Amino acid sequence: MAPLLEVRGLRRDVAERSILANISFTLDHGQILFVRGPSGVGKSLLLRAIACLDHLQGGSLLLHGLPPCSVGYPAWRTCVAYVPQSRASSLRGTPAELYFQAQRFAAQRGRPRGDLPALVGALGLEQSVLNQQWGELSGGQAQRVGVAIAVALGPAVLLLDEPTSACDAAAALRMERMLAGCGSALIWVTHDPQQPSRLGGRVLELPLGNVLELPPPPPLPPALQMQPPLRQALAGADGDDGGAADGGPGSAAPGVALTATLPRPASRAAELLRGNGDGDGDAGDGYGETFSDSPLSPPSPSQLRNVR
Ligand SMILES: Nc1ncnc2c1ncn2[C@@H]1O[C@H](COP(=O)(O)OP(=O)(O)OP(=O)(O)O)[C@@H](O)[C@H]1O
Repeated sequence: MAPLLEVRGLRRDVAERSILANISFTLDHGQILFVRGPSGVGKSLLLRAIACLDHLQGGSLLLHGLPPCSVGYPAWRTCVAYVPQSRASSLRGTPAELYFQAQRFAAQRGRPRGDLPALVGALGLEQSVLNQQWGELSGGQAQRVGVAIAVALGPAVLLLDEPTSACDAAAALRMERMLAGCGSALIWVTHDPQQPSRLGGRVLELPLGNVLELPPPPPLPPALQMQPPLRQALAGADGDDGGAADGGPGSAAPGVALTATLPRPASRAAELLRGNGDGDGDAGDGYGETFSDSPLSPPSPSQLRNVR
């Protein structure tokens, strides 16, 4: 059976400079692959390439054995979601608005959702942050909310660019716990030398592209184990198409009023979860478009074909 994601011989050049060459690995459901390397080595470029936000200069990407052109670029980005380093300062509106905007993209429709307020709570934040302006949030708050939104949208693969860089130690541990249990396969750029050993999995070392297997992590202390509310928040997102499948405002947790006015779908807000671009369109070769979509449960090959 084809792996969930396969990267074969990936090459990225920028301005005629070779940054990444011959990067190969596979990733299956529930696995974590950390990406380490010195600053400027090409970690973000690698994530952007895997998200099909930039062209490759060589190599190939396969999701369930299918290349992006067969999956379709919006569907690819639904399943392989890029969470850049926080750029909340460039965002307008509120996290709730971003979340609802994301669900309006065609490839997102009809997808099961996680419980965003519960996920935000699991990351140690007041749920009211979802209705605050991005500009009013601290860097650490914005980073956690951005990751929670990405998880709630439920990609098969989450591409995380230093997701705890703005978090204090306690917040970073909460984030690690939540991400490790979220059900998505993770490709996780980190500069924290302890993070991989806390979570286990594998490490891709750049620039050489060697993949190292980590020893199993020690069990989490009980205080850090996933508590039932978070389990529920994620369970609401795995599996069938029922329940809160449309992910609309009514899918918010009881007692939490997520409010959003959505005057137009295209917004810089979508950049929090993606790189750049301006719409959910399906024109052209798919590069430069904005948003990713994602099911919380990994899509089957037939689901992938259906969203094309
Ligand atoms: N749009 C661009 N135009 C020109 N050069 C770029 C562009 N994007 C990235 N680069 C260059 O590519 C190299 C890799 O950048 P990248 O952002 O992937 O590094 P990184 O490993 O993620 O670094 P850091 O750990 O500091 O975040 C850097 O030398 C960077 O200057």
